[in-house]
Amino acid sequence: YQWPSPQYDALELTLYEGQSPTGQIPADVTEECGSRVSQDGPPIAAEWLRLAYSDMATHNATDGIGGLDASIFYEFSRPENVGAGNLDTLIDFANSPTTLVSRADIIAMGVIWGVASCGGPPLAFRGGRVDAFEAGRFGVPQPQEDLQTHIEEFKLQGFTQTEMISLVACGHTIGGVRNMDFPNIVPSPDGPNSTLADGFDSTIQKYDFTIVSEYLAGTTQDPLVVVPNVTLRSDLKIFSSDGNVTMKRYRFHTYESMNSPTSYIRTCTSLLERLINTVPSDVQLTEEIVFLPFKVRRAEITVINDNQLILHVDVRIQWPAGIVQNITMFWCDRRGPSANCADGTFWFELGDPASRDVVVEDNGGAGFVLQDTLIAPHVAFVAGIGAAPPFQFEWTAIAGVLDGTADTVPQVRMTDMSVPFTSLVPAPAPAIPPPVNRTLTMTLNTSLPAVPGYTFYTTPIIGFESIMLDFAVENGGVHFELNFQSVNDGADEDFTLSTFGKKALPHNI
Ligand code: HEM
Repeated sequence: YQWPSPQYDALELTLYEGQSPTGQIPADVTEECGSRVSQDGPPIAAEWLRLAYSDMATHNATDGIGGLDASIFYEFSRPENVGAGNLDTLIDFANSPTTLVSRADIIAMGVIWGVASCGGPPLAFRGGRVDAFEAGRFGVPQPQEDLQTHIEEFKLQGFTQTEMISLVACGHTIGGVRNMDFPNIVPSPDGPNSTLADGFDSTIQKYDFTIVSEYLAGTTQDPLVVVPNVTLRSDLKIFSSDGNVTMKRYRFHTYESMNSPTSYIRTCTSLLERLINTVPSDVQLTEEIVFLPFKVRRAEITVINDNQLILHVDVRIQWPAGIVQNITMFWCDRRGPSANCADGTFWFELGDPASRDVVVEDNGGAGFVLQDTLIAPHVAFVAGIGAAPPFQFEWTAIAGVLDGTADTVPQVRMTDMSVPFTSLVPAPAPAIPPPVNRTLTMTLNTSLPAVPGYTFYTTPIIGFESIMLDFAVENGGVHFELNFQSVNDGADEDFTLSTFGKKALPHNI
């Protein structure tokens, strides 16, 4: 890893901080394995896991088409995707994707956040999934199908019969079956359309081995095992399809073992990682995204107090609790003792400068280098637009160009990945628009206060919430970019065009 790695940086931020660069905080929704329905009801995490499986389940290992590609969002009206949890999941994730973190990546992260929030294992994450913007093939298993059909379906998804048994047990450990979705499996004493759910095991908010232990003990209440209509007992058909060998097996060294808490978790870790990594064969996933103990989250040359140019850097540092550390930042500019900039634009020393234990963070020796041709990305909120939904918003995007820059005025590429609220109405299923891409040429804006050495340009930006902006300018054939600027990340709060420049700098550590 070396900074800047825009895709890695964005995936890492979204995965580990649970917050997308557009200011959405999707991971919080599943905090403490919470439920939407009631305090001890089926958890939101279960809805996210089921949706991820249903999205992946249409993968065809023979021709490599389909997989975890977010096509599920266009497939809700199919009988194989019955489930109130699906639309709720779409709403949870609607405005979190960005140009560098796809809808399908968010679905995969949902499995990781959800499983972890219910006490399950940490799962490795790789990014780079590519979204489909239309429905794909059919193929999500349904309870009434016969065993042979299930075996064929899982084989197409890339799983053997043994793996099918384990994967179903790895899914049906949180959540359950709802009356409103499957009244033929879960009848409700309260009448039709009840949110009442029967859990797969007695610990529906815990990602644990209980699904297996209760099945083997004969005490299970899993509706897909005990429903009176034997045709609908898909879990029973699957779990017992090899004479219960897989469910009973305990072999410490294999990933097929299910019959102990630790071997269950080990098997499920491996299978759930395969689930989220089952993507169309032409999609290349990134390396594993690991947490960065030292991260430059944002670095920019920008403007404060109308006319002062500053270098603004946000860093995130991990260090053991209770230990006091100093961080010293060094930087160079066009003047002063470090004017040659041989060590990069900025770098850091961590630790107690008085002692010898100083760690230098200099981007692996390269220094953190910032160009100063195109600077000061600001996005100023202007107003909400429209009297009725879907509401849009207007912002003004601002960038400064170094005087003497030869060729063109800057341009902004705007990508809006939002799912407007009105498109979520399921009639018969939500119609989610594909991302909006627009390239806007900025115009000279002399009404902004002068900042010596720079000329400023602006352009209006109109859209919904999940907007990312990529600024670019050419100078003598060289291309300069300021990428992945959000209109909505909270960084420019309280900033309007009339008070050009950020007012206060967060500098507390
Ligand atoms: C033959 C294969 C499968 C069948 C027939 C099946 C069927 C079902 C059914 C009927 C429900 C109830 C949904 C509702 O009431 O809204 C359900 C829920 C669920 N399924 Fe499966 N499933 C299968 C495989 C899997 C797999 C492989 C996973 C994940 C690894 C999984 C994860 C879940 C989860 C987490 C829920 C709970 C959802 C909630 O509580 O909101 N399922 N499944």
